[in-house]
Amino acid sequence: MRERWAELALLVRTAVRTDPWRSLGSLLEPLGSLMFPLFGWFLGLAVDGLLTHDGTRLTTAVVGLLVTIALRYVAAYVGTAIRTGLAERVGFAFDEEIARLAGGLPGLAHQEHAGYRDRLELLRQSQGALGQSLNHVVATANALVGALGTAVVLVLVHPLVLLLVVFALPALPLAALQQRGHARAEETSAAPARLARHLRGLALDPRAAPELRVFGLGQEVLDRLDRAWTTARRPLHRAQVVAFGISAVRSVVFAVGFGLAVGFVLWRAARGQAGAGDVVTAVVVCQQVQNQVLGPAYGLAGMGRVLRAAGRLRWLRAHAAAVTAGLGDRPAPESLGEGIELSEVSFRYPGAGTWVLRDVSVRIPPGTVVAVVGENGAGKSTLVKLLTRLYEPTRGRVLVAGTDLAEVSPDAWRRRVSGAFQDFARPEFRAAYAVGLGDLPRRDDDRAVRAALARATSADLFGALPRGPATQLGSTWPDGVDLSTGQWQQLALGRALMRPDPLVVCFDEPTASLDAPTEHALFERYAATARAGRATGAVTVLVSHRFSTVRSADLILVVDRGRIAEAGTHADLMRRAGLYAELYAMQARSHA
Ligand SMILES: Nc1ncnc2c1ncn2[C@@H]1O[C@H](COP(=O)(O)OP(=O)(O)OP(=O)(O)O)[C@@H](O)[C@H]1O
Repeated sequence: MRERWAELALLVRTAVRTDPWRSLGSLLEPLGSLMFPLFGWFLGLAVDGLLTHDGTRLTTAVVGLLVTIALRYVAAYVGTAIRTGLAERVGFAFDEEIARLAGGLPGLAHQEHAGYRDRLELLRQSQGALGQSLNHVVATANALVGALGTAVVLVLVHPLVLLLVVFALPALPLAALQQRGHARAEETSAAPARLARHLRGLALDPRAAPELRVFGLGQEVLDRLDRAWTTARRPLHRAQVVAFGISAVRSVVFAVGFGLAVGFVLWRAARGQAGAGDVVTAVVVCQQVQNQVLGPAYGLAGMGRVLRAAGRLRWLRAHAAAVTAGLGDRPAPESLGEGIELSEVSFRYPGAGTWVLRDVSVRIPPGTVVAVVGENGAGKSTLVKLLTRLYEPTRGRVLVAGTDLAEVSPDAWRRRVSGAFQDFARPEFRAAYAVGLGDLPRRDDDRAVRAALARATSADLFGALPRGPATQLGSTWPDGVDLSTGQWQQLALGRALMRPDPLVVCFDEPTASLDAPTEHALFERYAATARAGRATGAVTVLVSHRFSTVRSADLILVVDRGRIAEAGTHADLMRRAGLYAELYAMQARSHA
């Protein structure tokens, strides 16, 4: 229960913070709800006034009726307009917070947890519900205020009529039952719904289209999509059927109570103990009992959904706080000093059982160009992810200039790291901006952008685009053009070379779309400037399967099933005649 109050407080606080005046204005609607029972009461008074020819009563009743009608409509229209505007603003505030929290988490480790993804998926789905949260809060307040007014009027007719409430009360636990069933169904269907969304994305993804066609996978994906949707919908459908049954029981029970209440007042009127006005008031107001006692139940059911969504937002807040809590806050070193040292580093992906890196210990002197080689799945990219701090080592330490990287703020470290990766982004902006993103403070600096592209040996890329650096990328935009994979890759390399003073620059096979001589030329040139010019002792890490590129590195690390099997220069490793020499010879033979 305390949780529910905390969730409600979160909604109200967010609304008041977002727009205090509209929040105040949204109280108009509950005030309007009070007019329902008052209307019934004045109607009864009017009937009595008519039958007894009592002019004062009749006049009071008519004025009362006019005032309640006017107030009800003014409160409803003005209040609704205020509330709708507020709900929209609150929705934006929640959407922004969710995007900021989810997007701002450092590293990628949290994304490996299926639980995180499922909850985030539910949160994403309930973003609309959070936006509408105010509607539910106000609707519940309306119903509660209306119910209170109704109770007062019923007591005025006869206190026993209030017993009608007893027939409406089962609505409360029944609504809670419906709510729980729906919540359970939502949780059960989260994983298959996520799978279905993934499959739908795959079916529509232009990048997957060639493989889907070549392998004839279209129908297979559609079949799986169909199965996933069916699995996701089944628990929700079942919950709906149960909810329908529960609603039917609720209505029948209330109908019995309604008949008894009105019958009781009629019986009293027949015996001269009540007036005709009481009968009219009872009929009108007893109908409202159905709305206004069931109203809070429905309101609470709706609130339950909203509060669950608010609960998920609280979870995301707590999760973000927990993820960032243990992270260091020291600034990144100015220069690499004695270089980078991996000390007995072992790593396994969150939730996975197998060690991907095991007891890796290696020292990388400052200013070094390091090449990482090894077979597919050996752990090369994982090594890069630890250096760029997309993940934290499971055991062991990464020391930069003698400082444990875990103590450095991830943001501060990332500002001094740059890289281009196998899976590079394809940001659909203007071409120059897509490169400038690599160093946000200089994103619009044309000279810096061109210099970065030149370092990526792609100085002529803009010349090949219809509007040069101003070309809009992405064919779905007006005047937008699509690029070849190689051109996207050139932009990614340009981005990687934007930062003026990185401490680590990682290239994780970002040149797979370039031919071997171009890749070789690119890294020769880049490595020469990296070695010559950097006062910071920056380290360049290059993952490549091409030995023609790798051989000129200062240090070659050969990764084999998660361990550093060999380390040294090309000459050292060839002399050693171990794994490197074997892989090198194999590649040389295949190119011969
Ligand atoms: N996000 C992940 N979650 C779980 N396991 C992963 C994840 N990413 C990689 N792995 C596993 O870690 C191992 C090492 O992967 P890694 O990408 O580091 O290899 P690699 O040497 O770079 O391979 P390649 O040359 O094919 O790119 C592989 O067995 C892979 O299946």
